[in-house]
Amino acid sequence: MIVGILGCGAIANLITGFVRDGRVPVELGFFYDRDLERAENLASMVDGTAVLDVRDMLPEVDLVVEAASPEAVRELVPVVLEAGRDVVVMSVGALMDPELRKMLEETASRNNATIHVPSGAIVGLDGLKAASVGTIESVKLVTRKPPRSLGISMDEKKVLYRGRASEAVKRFPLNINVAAALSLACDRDIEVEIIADPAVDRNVHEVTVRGDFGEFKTITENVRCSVNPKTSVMAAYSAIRLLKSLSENMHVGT
Ligand SMILES: NC(=O)C1=CN([C@@H]2O[C@H](COP(=O)(O)OP(=O)(O)OC[C@H]3O[C@@H](n4cnc5c(N)ncnc54)[C@H](O)[C@@H]3O)[C@@H](O)[C@H]2O)C=CC1
Ligand SMILES: O=C([O-])CC(=O)C(=O)O
Repeated sequence: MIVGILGCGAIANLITGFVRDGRVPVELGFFYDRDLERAENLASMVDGTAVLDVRDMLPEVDLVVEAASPEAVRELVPVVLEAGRDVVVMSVGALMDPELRKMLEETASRNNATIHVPSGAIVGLDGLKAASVGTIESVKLVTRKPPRSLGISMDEKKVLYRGRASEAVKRFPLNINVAAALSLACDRDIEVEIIADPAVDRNVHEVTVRGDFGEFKTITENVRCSVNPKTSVMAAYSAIRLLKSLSENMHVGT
């Protein structure tokens, strides 16, 4: 499988390192970033090609990994799907816009392409998807991050947001992909709390789900990427694992 990268930041860096080390059975052929130097840096790690426009890679690739921004999901992912190429979307928050999601799903269906959304920086999506076959009573996410991960500075712990995922995504677009993935997995606008906490040095996500299956709680204490502390290493690992899964004949987990 030949893969192209759209957005050459923290997540793309980790993916490229794994491919370079022979730990993912895909060929990373093409790199696009609006900052050409970033694309060239990653391309040089795997003997790939940096392109000036995402369209330039489409005739050559089977799949594009979007690891850029919600704006890239709106503007460039439709172009990729229109060319019949599969996409891995990391900027999941963008998919909370129902009109955009519908348009992308229709474009994918029309062009026989697939949109993959990895579990990202949390654990528990497998259980949530299974639970949603029955009746779900409540889904709550509490995200606790060092202020720096939220792009602010403060000395005291503070609840920045309490409300629904659809609203959180508008106020914290680069920090709430996890809430979006949970909402999409169970098709409901989940409860979200975002806390800036100077006492933690990890991105911590607590998910509590109640339903007719019983109850589960997951806590993920994520190490942050050195390139971008807003982003957890686990998010990149989930994309790497998904790329491996796509070349396997047995799929484990929902
Ligand atoms: N699904 C999840 O659980 C997670 C998702 N994310 C999301 O994944 C995305 C990537 O994260 P990182 O690698 O940490 O970001 P980053 O900020 O380190 O890198 C993003 C790169 O994409 C480029 N870029 C952004 N918009 C672009 C556009 N429209 N066209 C071309 N290039 C563009 C930037 O120049 C930058 O080099 C972000 O949207 C982030 O919010 C991050 C963490 C967890
Ligand atoms: O922990 C992370 O990597 C980022 C995060 O909270 C999100 O995007 O929802």
